[in-house]
Amino acid sequence: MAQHLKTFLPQLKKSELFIEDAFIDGQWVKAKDGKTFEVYEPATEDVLGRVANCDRDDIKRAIETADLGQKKFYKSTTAAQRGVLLRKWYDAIMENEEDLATILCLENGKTLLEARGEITYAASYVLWFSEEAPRAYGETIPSSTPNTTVLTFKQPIGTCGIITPWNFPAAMITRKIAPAIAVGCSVVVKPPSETPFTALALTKLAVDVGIPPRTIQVVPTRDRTAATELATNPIIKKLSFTGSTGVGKMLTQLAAGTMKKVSMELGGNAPFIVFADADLDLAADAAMICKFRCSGQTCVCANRILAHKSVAAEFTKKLVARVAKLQLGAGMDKSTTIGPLVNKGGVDKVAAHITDAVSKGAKIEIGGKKPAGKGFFHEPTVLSGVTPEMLVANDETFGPLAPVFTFESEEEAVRLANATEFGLAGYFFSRDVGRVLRVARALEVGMVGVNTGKISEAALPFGGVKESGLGREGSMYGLAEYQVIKSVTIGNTDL
Ligand SMILES: NC(=O)c1ccc[n+]([C@@H]2O[C@H](COP(=O)([O-])OP(=O)(O)OC[C@H]3O[C@@H](n4cnc5c(N)ncnc54)[C@H](O)[C@@H]3O)[C@@H](O)[C@H]2O)c1
Ligand SMILES: O=CCCC(=O)O
Repeated sequence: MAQHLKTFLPQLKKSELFIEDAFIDGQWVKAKDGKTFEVYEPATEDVLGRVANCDRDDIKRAIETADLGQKKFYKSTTAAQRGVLLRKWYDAIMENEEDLATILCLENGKTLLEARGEITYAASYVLWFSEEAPRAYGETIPSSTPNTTVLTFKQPIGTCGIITPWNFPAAMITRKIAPAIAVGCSVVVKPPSETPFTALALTKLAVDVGIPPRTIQVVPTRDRTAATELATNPIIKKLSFTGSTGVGKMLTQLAAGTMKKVSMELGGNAPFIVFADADLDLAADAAMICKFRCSGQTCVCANRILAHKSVAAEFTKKLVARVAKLQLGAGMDKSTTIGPLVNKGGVDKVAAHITDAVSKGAKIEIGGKKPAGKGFFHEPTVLSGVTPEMLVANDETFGPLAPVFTFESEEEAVRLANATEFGLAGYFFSRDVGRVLRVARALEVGMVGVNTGKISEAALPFGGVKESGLGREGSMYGLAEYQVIKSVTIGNTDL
């Protein structure tokens, strides 16, 4: 056994869930040319494993197999049967929660507690779509032509390409695969190269419970050019991507070449507004969840904290007191409450945002440093005196940095909040009902949290506006992303 696995495998109850192969045509396989890439543990920088590095031919084969699989799958299952398969997958995920959480914690860096939370969250999408599967109703529409009936059928769009990021190695996968399977599509998944093991383990559980192997293909790769096959291959009818706005735009352009339907869940720059009438303790507690979840590497994390000037000092003091209690360390360590970032690039970006802000007049209230030693750690940091000229105002930090801006009026708060090309999530704290409705309407985002920093759940239509993307995942709208509506006109019904 390779050296790198020795310390890791004994931590799992089912070591067979740790897989380094691709899954193509129902088989766990090496890449065609035998190449692999290394995956690192962010807390130690050690190699966790070496995964099949699929090339374009591997991905093409997976797409062709998935296409054959999709046609058979849709013909041979009812919606209710697909719901039952998903329910079995949900049960298997929950039965193996601890192993999945361990794999996720080691490869992503988030704390074991957060990793368990993510597995439960990921499973909730599978449960949700197991229940939505039999409810893909069509319609009967009154026709304007005499003796005519118009019907709609909701049919699977076909074979789907799925590309996901490393920050939620489980939930971003299940949020896409579950609705696709529910409606009778097949999927070819390119998991994130930083965190492929969770996706591979979830796939094993899916096929073990009876989801037909040809409906799910998983092609890990570090070759980004090869991965674009999922955006260009004409067999793929839908591309669902979660990741950065730059890559999302590039893939959307490629997908346009064959007019694929796309879902794009992209970057954010969430405002978190604390009005003068807010409950400041509630707002500070919520900011901790909203800002420091997954070490600040969440697309819906607060990126800019805007506090009314009359409460900014008091709110900042409360936030700093809470940040002071965070324990930075390896996710597997029980005392840790905030883990490392995923890689060195993530640490460097936080440091660059702090350096830039301080050079332009911001003050470090707590944190501010990269600890010495191994691991991609950065201290959780709060900055005060932050202004719109600083990098952090416009760029998603994606790390444990809470910059506090100030404002003087509701109008100014909304203007500052909307002064970004992103429009994913926004949060605000107020006890004034009129303001709650006004500001919720005025924020240019897809999701608003009012008096809460936690919005994510399977029932929520998840997605953004502006350059944060297209489409909605989860919720009653999630199935439609993987369906086409076919209208059927039946004429001469008096015959
Ligand atoms: N809106 C959402 O739901 C959501 C959720 C999670 C993360 N995100 C966003 O994702 C970003 C962080 O994730 P990331 O750094 O992994 O993003 P990323 O765009 O670099 O990577 C996302 C995925 O795309 C792949 N990829 C990267 N370049 C590619 C290329 N040229 N061709 C094909 N595939 C390519 C990556 O390997 C990965 O699997 C942040 O901006 C965050 O806000 C958005
Ligand atoms: O990072 C983005 C997704 C996180 C979530 O679903 O709350």
